[in-house]
Amino acid sequence: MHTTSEANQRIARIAAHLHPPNFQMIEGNSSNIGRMDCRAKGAAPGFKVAIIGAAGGIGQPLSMLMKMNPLVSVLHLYDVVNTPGVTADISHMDTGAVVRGFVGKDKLDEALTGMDLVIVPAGVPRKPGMTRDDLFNINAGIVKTICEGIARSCPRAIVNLISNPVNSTVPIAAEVFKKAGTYDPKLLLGVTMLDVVRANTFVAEVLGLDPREVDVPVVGGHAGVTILPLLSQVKPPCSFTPEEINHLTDRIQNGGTEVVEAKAGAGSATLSMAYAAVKFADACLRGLRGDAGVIECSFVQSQVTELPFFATKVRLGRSGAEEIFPLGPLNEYERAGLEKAKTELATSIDKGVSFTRK
Ligand SMILES: NC(=O)C1=CN([C@@H]2O[C@H](COP(=O)(O)OP(=O)(O)OC[C@H]3O[C@@H](n4cnc5c(N)ncnc54)[C@H](O)[C@@H]3O)[C@@H](O)[C@H]2O)C=CC1
Ligand SMILES: O=C([O-])CC(=O)C(=O)O
Repeated sequence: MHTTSEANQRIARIAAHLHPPNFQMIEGNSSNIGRMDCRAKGAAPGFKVAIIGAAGGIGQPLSMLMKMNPLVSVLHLYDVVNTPGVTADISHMDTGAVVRGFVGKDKLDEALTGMDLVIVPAGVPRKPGMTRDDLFNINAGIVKTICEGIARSCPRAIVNLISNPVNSTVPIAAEVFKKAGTYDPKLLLGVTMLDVVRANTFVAEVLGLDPREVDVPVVGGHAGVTILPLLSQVKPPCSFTPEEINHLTDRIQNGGTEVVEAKAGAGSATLSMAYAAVKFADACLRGLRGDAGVIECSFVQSQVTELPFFATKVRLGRSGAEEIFPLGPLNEYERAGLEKAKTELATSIDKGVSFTRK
C-alpha cells in the first residue's frame, strides 16, 4: 500500500518529467492555453508537421490521417476558423503524435515555428462550371500570407502546397520566399499526387489489375491539359489501344472536374485528396529520415523543360527534392500533349509570378 506522501512524491516525479500534453488549443486574440489537466504521454520520436487549413474539407481527414502516421511526433493544426473542435476531436486518437491547435491569423507564426514539414490545403475549392484558375483571385492572397509566415517562422521546412491553382500558387510561394531571402527550391513542392493516385486507379481498372501494383508517371502541372499522364511508361509494362489512351488521358485530366460535378456545389475532392496528400507527405518524411529511393511526382522548380516549374518524378531526401528526373522517352501522342501542357503552364506560371510583383 502506498502512503499519501509516497503517492504525492510519485505525482511530483511524474510532473517533473511531464512531456508536452497531447492536446493544446492556442487561440488568436488570447494568451489562453487550454492544457488538459492530466498525465499526458509525450511525443514519440518523429517529425513536426503543421497543417494549414486544417479545419477544411481536405484539412480534417488529412489531420486525422497524419495523426495516424508513425513518423509524426508533433502535429500542429492551424486554420482561421473552427480549429478547436477539429483539434479536440483528433487529439483523442490513441496514436503517438501530440496535437496542438491554433486558430486565427495572429497564431500563424506560432503554429509554424519549429516545423519540419508544412502541408497547405488552405483556400477555396471549385464549384461546377469553374476552372482551377477561377480560384486564383482568392487563393493567391491566402497562399501569399501563409508563405510569408513560413518564411518568418520555419524557413527550412519542406512545404507541400495543395491550394489551387497549383500551377500558379507554387510560383507565388517561390516569389514570396525569394523576397524574404529564404528560397530553397528543393523545399517547395506542389502536390500533384492526386493525379498519380487517379491515374493508377483508372489504369488498373482498364488493365484489370490491383491499383497498388500500378505506377503511372503524371507530369506537367495540375489543371486540365497540363496534367499529362505518361501511359507509355506505365509499370508494369503494358500496351493500350488508341481508344483506351484517349479515354484514360481524358479521365485523368478531368478527374477533379468529375468530383466537382458529382458533389454538385458542395466542393471538390477532399477524401481522395487527403489520402494523396498523406501519401506524398509520408514520402517527404521518409526522405527527411534518410530513406533511399523515395521517388514521387511533384510540381517543382525544374530544368526538365524551358519552363521554370514543371511536375516530374523527383527523389525526396534529407534536403527535400534532391534530384529531378527527366521525362524519359515520349511517344508522339505524349509529345503533342506536352506542347499543349507547356503553353497553358507558361501562362499560369507567369500569372503567379506577376501577382507577387504587383
Ligand atoms: N492539389 C490538389 O490536387 C488539390 C487541391 N485542392 C485545393 O485545396 C484547397 C482546399 O480545398 P478544400 O479543403 O476542399 O476547401 P475548404 O473550403 O473545405 O477548406 C479550406 C480551408 O482553408 C481555410 N483557410 C482559408 N483561408 C485561410 C488562411 N489564410 N489560412 C489558413 N486557412 C485558411 C478555411 O477556413 C477552410 O477551413 C482548394 O484550393 C482546392 O482547390 C483540392 C483538391 C485537390
Ligand atoms: O478539381 C479541383 O478543383 C480540385 C483538384 O485540384 C482535384 O480534384 O484535382
